This record gives sequence, C-alpha cells and structure tokens, in this order.
Amino acid sequence: MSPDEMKKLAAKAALEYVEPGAVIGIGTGSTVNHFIELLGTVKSKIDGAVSSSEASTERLKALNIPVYDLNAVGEIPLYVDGADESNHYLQLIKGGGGALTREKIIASASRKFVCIADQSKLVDILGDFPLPVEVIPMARSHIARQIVKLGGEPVYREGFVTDNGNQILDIHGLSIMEPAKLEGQLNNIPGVVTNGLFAIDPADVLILGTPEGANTVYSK
Ligand SMILES: O=C(CO)[C@H](O)[C@H](O)COP(=O)(O)O
Repeated sequence: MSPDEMKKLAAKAALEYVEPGAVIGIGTGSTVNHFIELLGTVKSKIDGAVSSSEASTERLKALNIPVYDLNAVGEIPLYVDGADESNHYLQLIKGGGGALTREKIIASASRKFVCIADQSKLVDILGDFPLPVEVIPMARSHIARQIVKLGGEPVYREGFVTDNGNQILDIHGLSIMEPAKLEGQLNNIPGVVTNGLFAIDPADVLILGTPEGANTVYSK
C-alpha cells in the first residue's frame, strides 16, 4: 500500500470525530487534503471550517464548505491536521508545508486535536525531519546564530514566504530529547514567530494509516 493510500485511511477514520453542527479546524498538507475531500461528503451536517492556510481555504471553498475567520468563532470542538513526525507522547514536528503558525493557533483554540498521518511519521525521537521555525525576515540571520548556539544547523528555506509574509528556517541535525524545553527556548528568541514543535501542547489522538487499516494511538 502506498503512503498516500495510508494517509487516506487515516483521514477517513478521523471523520468519526466530526460532530453535527460543528465548526471544524482544518490543518494543511496532503493528508488533510484527503480529509477535506471526505468532509465535502458530509458538509450538510457541519456548520463550516476554520482554515490554517490559503491552500486549505481554497480547497474548502471549492467544495462549498463555509470558511470562518477564527475571530468570528468561539472554541472549536475539533482540529484535524497532519504531522511530519510524532513521538509516542504525540508530540509533533509540523510545518513541512510552512503553515505552522496558523496551525498552532487553531490547534490551541480547539478542544481536541486529532492528528492524521501514515505510519512512517511515528518515531521514537523527534528531529530527523528538519524542524521549521517561522521568523520575521529582518531577524533571520540573528535567529540563525542563536539556533547554532542551541546545537542546530539552520537552513533558510529560500524563495518561500509564509501566508503571514514571513520566512522559514529549517533546523537540521537535531536529536530532540526534551521537545517541550526546545519549543520554549526557540520561541523565546526575539523575531521567532513560532516553531514547528507541538510538544508543550501535543495532539490528543494520533490516527496512523497502515496497510492493515487505521490505528488509533494515544499518548504513552
Ligand atoms: O505541518 C504541516 C504543514 O505545515 C503538515 O501537516 C505536515 O507537513 C504533514 O504534511 P503531509 O500531510 O503532506 O505529510
């Protein structure tokens, strides 16, 4: 079975968490794209969505699913998003698609974060996937030097601009033993908008697509 088929299985299983009348928080990426397609089949049962990126908004609107501004809604019952890596505590690296800041905001505004992924995303130690950091452009070089002091190798994602008009540094060479600590340290560097660690506030549920079906994983 291909990774994409596994992503689709995970997305399908996440539909079970959708409650009638709800506004659903929607992440970004190829796994979420499957979820958006499936959400289109039950759109009459939901109120609409809050989206974490221009790309997801476009897909939701193409299916005539109403997209609300986060400021116009209260607490969101459910947030569905993918991940680049998850450990067994459901602490994540996200932001491969560059949408990490809006993703973290909507995850934080949601009661339950259901993460969907193919089985390859589950790892023992986070860090093989380069950790994205969204930065204010004028602070980029300064932030890169601070990251080197923390033991990482920052690489500027050249030519990429986030939906917020900022830039991304991808940190290579990390083996992240204390994800919550590193998340805080990075966010404390002036000019960092946010980083792709979702460790202080991890996912609540991880659904992994596997060749045998969708497996639900809870935190260790
Ligand atoms: O964080 C993300 C985008 O910013 C995505 O959730 C992450 O990159 C996973 O993507 P995919 O579902 O395509 O594997």
